[in-house]
Amino acid sequence: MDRHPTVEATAEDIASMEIRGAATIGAAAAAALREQAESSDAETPEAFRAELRAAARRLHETRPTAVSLPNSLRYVLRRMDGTDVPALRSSVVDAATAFEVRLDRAQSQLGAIGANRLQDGDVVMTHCHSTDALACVEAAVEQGKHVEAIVKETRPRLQGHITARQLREMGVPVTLIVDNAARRYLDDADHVLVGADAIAADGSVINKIGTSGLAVNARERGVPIVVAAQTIKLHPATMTGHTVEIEMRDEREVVDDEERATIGGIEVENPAFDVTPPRYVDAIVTESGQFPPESIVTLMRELFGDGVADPWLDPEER
Ligand SMILES: O=C(COP(=O)(O)O)[C@H](O)[C@H](O)COP(=O)(O)O
Repeated sequence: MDRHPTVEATAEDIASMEIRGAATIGAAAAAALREQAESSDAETPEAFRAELRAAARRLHETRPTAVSLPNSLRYVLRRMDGTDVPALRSSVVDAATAFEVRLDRAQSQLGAIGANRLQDGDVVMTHCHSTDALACVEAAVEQGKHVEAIVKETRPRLQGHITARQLREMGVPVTLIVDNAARRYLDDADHVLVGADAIAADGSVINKIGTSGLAVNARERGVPIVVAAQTIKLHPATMTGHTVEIEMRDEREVVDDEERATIGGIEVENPAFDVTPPRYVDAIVTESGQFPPESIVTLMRELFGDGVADPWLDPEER
């Protein structure tokens, strides 16, 4: 069998952002590998392993920035083990399921830790849509705290609308603002609370484009910047000096062809993420506790000390 249709559909949905947000992408990738394993008709262990690697490669090539994607693929493929196909299959199915359970558990642990930073009556300003960040608000609300939110709409894809909707479902009063209004409304905020697509070894935070500008403005206004990021957002390759690739997306997300033609010959750039230097971040909240950004490397060494091979590559390519 070639790639399972679910792998193809998941890859397309990640690329088009039907499936989006780092944690959600990681979970979907693990689920797609499980589907591939469950329906594989490979007759030899070698064929099975090759199939799983091919599926992982397809998923890996979709979006380059959220490290939860390679971390998810690595988690599952490293646990692929066995001398026959049934054993290999069940190792992949078990690993994918364990990964999803870990994700859920990590998010609720992180939420409880992040909620401790929020006081009754606090106002948070959000950017983009982060399930890890929202877990902190949800836990605070469940503790009986009244929390309000100022939600940046987040051009060009308007993920702020998803955040606003989910906060309303929690009963949180929401003020939706355009991105350009953020500085004006920072005076009304007690925290900036964002997620992350990747955290680098020096504590830099890679998140939705606009996060770094928001952080600089928040620092100038004296508003603390909290990043909610479970440990699958830690980027192991940055420990050895690699940088995180910033995804450039389709220019038509910024301006459609018709409008562009009326403007005349312009260049359009659409970076999806930016890098916030550690000096603008007050705390990174993970399921293992909260850390000043500069000390996140200690946690990274603990978790990824054994190296970061890419198990989706064929053995001769590694
Ligand atoms: O920047 C984004 C999403 O970008 P996009 O919409 O381009 O995928 C989110 O802040 C992080 O992925 C964290 O999300 P989570 O906390 O849910 O992992």
